[in-house]
Parts: sequence; C-alpha cells; structure tokens
Amino acid sequence: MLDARLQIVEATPATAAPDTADSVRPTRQQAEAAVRTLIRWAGDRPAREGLADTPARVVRAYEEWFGGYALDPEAILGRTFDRAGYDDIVLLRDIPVRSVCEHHMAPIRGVAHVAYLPGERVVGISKLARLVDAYARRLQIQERLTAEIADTLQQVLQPRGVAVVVQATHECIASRGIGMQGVAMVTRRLLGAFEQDPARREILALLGAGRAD
Ligand SMILES: Nc1nc2c(ncn2[C@@H]2O[C@H](COP(=O)(O)OP(=O)(O)OP(=O)(O)O)[C@@H](O)[C@H]2O)c(=O)[nH]1
Ligand SMILES: [Zn+2]
Repeated sequence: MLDARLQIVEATPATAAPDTADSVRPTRQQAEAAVRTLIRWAGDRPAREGLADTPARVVRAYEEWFGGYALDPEAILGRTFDRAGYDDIVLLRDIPVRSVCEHHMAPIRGVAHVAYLPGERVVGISKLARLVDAYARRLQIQERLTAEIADTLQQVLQPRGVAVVVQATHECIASRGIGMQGVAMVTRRLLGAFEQDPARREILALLGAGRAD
C-alpha cells in the first residue's frame, strides 16, 4: 500500500512545471498548494473545515522560520564601536538557537555561546544574537551553522580570536528514527588566539561545553 502511494508521488515530477527549477522562488499560491499536497500525504483532507486556512498559515510561518535567507549576516555586523580600552574576552552566552535540520526539516533547538577577543573595534552585543538568528533561520546542519557564525564574525570584525559553541537537540532524533530524547549535539569553532593555549584553555573553561580534555 505504502509502495503504491510512493510510486504515484514519484511519477508526478515528470509533469512538474518549469518554475520548480531549483533557483526559482515559487509564488505564495504555489507554496500553499505544496502544503495541501503534504496534508494529503499525511492522510488528511485539505478541504475539511479545520484545515482550510492551514496552507496560508504554514506559508506565513515559513516566512518566520526561514527568515534568515532574507538577512545579510555581514550587514548585521556593520556598525562597530571603539573598544574603549577594553581588551579581554567578550562573551554572549545562551543565545537561543531555533533552526531546522536540512535532512528532515525538523526543529533544532538549543543555545549558542559566541565569544571574541576584540581587535580595534567591538560590536553591539545584540548583533551577536542577530548573527546567530540569521544563520539559524535557514535549513541547516549544526556544523555549518557553527562555522558560519564564527567565520562571519572573524571576517567582518577581524578580532584577535573567535569562539562559537552550539549545543542543541534535534527533533529528528527525538521524535522519529532512533527516537531518543535528551540527546544533545555540541559543535564548536575556535579561531585566531582561541586556537592555542592559554586563550583556548580560558575560553573552554568559560564556556564549560565542548571541551576537548
Ligand atoms: N552531522 C549532522 N547530522 C545531522 C544533523 N541533523 C540531523 N542529522 C542526521 O542526518 C542523518 C541523515 O541520515 P540518513 O541516513 O540520510 O537519514 P535517515 O534514514 O532519516 O536516518 P535516521 O535518522 O538514522 O533514521 C541522520 O543521522 C540525522 O541524525 C546535523 O545538524 N548534523
Ligand atoms: Zn534531521
């Protein structure tokens, strides 16, 4: 039974319109039609009363969950300030991470800790949280999310060092597949001065997560 349904679904791409090309953004109407398809795939009827407005809601929700594509992470770090004589670690802890795994399109939830050792300039601390959010609200794997946050901060601000740790749970592990709750994934990227002791040891002690030793 399941195989028969799969065959039907797989047969349709032959009739797909050219506007399904990879780089072309569908219209809102097309996106809503795709949601109706998924509702039918789930086994329900998009026309029933309770689901009538669901495709429009889901499409609006996607604009929030995937709002990161419309943001320019480098521009977020555009305004900087003189470091005012401060030259030690700046750390923003427990920045909420709300992302979506690119393998299952299931939620990734957790926190990011973002630290840097200032060069000449510092950045407004809210911008570190905005930077995390701009990359999180895309289809991601945690490794890329971590690397993108660190690399952008290093490239734009050019501090003496950058450290990013992300700790998150993946709904695709918790509610399907292996079905294990409470499993956390920890990723980190240490750049510049944080690549070597003593700065490496200090930042890992401060972060208390993702330690190598
Ligand atoms: N490295 C990495 N893997 C991830 C991330 N999010 C989800 N995954 C994993 O991506 C993998 C995809 O593996 P596949 O074998 O192609 O997919 P699957 O059959 O659904 O795998 P299972 O989840 O084991 O049932 C799974 O092992 C997921 O746990 C992530 O951020 N980073
Ligand atoms: Zn997944």
